Amino acid sequence: MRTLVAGVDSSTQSCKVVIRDAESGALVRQGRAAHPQGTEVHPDHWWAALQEAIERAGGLDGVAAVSVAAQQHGMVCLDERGDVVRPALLWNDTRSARAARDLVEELGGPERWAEAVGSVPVASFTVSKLRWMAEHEPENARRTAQVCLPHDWLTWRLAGSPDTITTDRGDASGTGYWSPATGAYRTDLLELAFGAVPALPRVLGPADDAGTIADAGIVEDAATVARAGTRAPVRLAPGTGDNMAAALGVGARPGDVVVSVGTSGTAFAVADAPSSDPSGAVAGFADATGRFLPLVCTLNAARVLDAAARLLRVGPAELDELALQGPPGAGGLVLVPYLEGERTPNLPEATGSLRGLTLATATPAHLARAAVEGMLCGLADALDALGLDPRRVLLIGGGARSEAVRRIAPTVFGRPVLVPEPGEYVADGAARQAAWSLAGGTEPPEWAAGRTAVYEAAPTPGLRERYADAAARP
Ligand SMILES: Nc1ncnc2c1ncn2[C@@H]1O[C@H](COP(=O)(O)OP(=O)(O)O)[C@@H](O)[C@H]1O
Ligand SMILES: O=C(CO)[C@@H](O)[C@H](O)COP(=O)(O)O
Repeated sequence: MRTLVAGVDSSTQSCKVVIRDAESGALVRQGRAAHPQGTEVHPDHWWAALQEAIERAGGLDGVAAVSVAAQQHGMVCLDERGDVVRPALLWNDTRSARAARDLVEELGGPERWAEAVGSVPVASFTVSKLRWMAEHEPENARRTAQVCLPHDWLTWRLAGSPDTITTDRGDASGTGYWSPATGAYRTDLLELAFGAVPALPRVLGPADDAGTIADAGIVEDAATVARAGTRAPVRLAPGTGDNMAAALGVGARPGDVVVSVGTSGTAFAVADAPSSDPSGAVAGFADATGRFLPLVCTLNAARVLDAAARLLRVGPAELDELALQGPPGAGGLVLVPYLEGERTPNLPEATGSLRGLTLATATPAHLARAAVEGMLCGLADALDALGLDPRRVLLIGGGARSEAVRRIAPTVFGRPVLVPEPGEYVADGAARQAAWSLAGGTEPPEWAAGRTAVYEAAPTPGLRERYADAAARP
C-alpha cells in the first residue's frame, strides 16, 4: 500500500489541505475551508477550518505524516494553562505601526535590527505586536506565559497540546526575535519589546520530528475510526511559514524569484547565505530547507482584484475580460492599491488612490486594467527591491489564477513570467516537508514538477514611471 502525506496551508483567507503520495508527490485528494475576515482572529477558527478542510479532503485515512504551513508573524499568546489570551493579531494588522517605529528607534536605528535579526521590524512582525500589547493591553500581556505563531499553535493542537511547542527556522525568522544568521533567539530584543520573556517554541531543523498526532487531534467520523482500527501513529513534521512552504512546493532553486499573488503580495528567492537590508524593504528570512529566503512583502495583492470586481459589480472572470479589453497603461489611469495601508513601502496609514481619471478613462475596462496594473506595479517594485537578476520569475498564489494577471504581468515586470499549473503550492510544500520528515536525509524528496506556462509580452512604456509618480503623491 502506498504511503500518503498531508500538507496544510492555514493562510489568511482559508485553510487548504492536500493529500499526496509520499514517493511520487501525486495528488490524491484535497479540501479547503474559509477563515473569518478581519485582521484579528481567534485561533479556534483556524482549528475549526482545519478540521473542516481535513474532512473535505476525505480525512487522514492512510496518511503517515502531516505538516502545517501557515500565515507568518501572527501573534498567538497563551496563558499558564495553554489557553489563548486574546484573538491573534495577524500579519496585516497595522495597529502596531507606531510600536515598530519606536522599537527601531530604541535599538539605535534600522541597521541595528538588520544586523541582529536580518530584518527591520514593521507593523507585521510579531515583536511589534507584542510591544503594542504590552502598551495597550497590560493585563493580557501579564497573563501571557508563552508566545507562538499560527503554524506552531496548529501543530501543537494536532499533537494534543503537549508541554512543548515547536516551530521551525522559517517561521521563527518572522518574529523579530530570532536570528537566521546565528540560529538563536534574541531574548534581549523580546525583553526590549515586551518587558518580559515568555516561553518560546523550540526551533526544529527542516526534517525534524515534531511529535505525532494525538487521537484527539483530529475529529473523524465513526466509519473512518472503525476502518483505521489500531492505526499507526501519524508523524508531525515541523511545518513552516506559508512563503517558505511555497518555495518548497514550487521547487524554487537559487536563481529563481517567486512572486506570490495571495492576500499578501510577496517576491522571494532561495539563498545560500543570510541577508540583512537596513532599508527594511527586504526581510532576511530563513527558509524551510536550512537555507535562507530574502523576501519583500506588500499588503495589497489579490484582494485589490476582489475590490475592483466589487466596484464594477462583476465576478473574477468578467474582471479578467474587462482588464484585457482595457488598453495597456489604461490610458494613463493609475490605481495605487494601498487598500490596507502598505508595508513595502512602509506606509501603514496610506489609502488607495486613482489618478488620471478623464472622460476617456472613466470606463469599466480602464478601471479593471488599472487595478491589475497597479497591483502588479507594487509587486514589480518588490521584485526590484530584491536586487537580483533572476533566471526565472515564477508566478503563484490565488491571484495567479487570473488570466489578466498572467498576461499583464510580463508587461509590468519587463520580463517573461512562468506560471506553474494553478495549484496549492503552500500546502504542497508542507506535504513535501512531511514526506521529507518520513524519508529523512539532507534534502527533500524529488517530486516531478508539473507543467509551466510561459507568458511573454513587451513592457508597457511609461507605466512604471506613472505609477511611481502617483504612489509618491497620494
Ligand atoms: N480565478 C481567479 N481569478 C482571480 N483571482 C482569484 C481567482 N481565484 C482565486 N483568486 C484570488 O485568490 C485570492 C486568495 O488567494 P490565496 O493565495 O488563496 O490567499 P491566501 O493564501 O492569502 O489566503 C482571493 O482574494 C481571490 O482574489
Ligand atoms: O507577512 C507575510 C510575509 O512576511 C505574508 O506573506 C503572510 O505570510 C500572509 O501570507 P498569505 O496569507 O498572503 O499567503
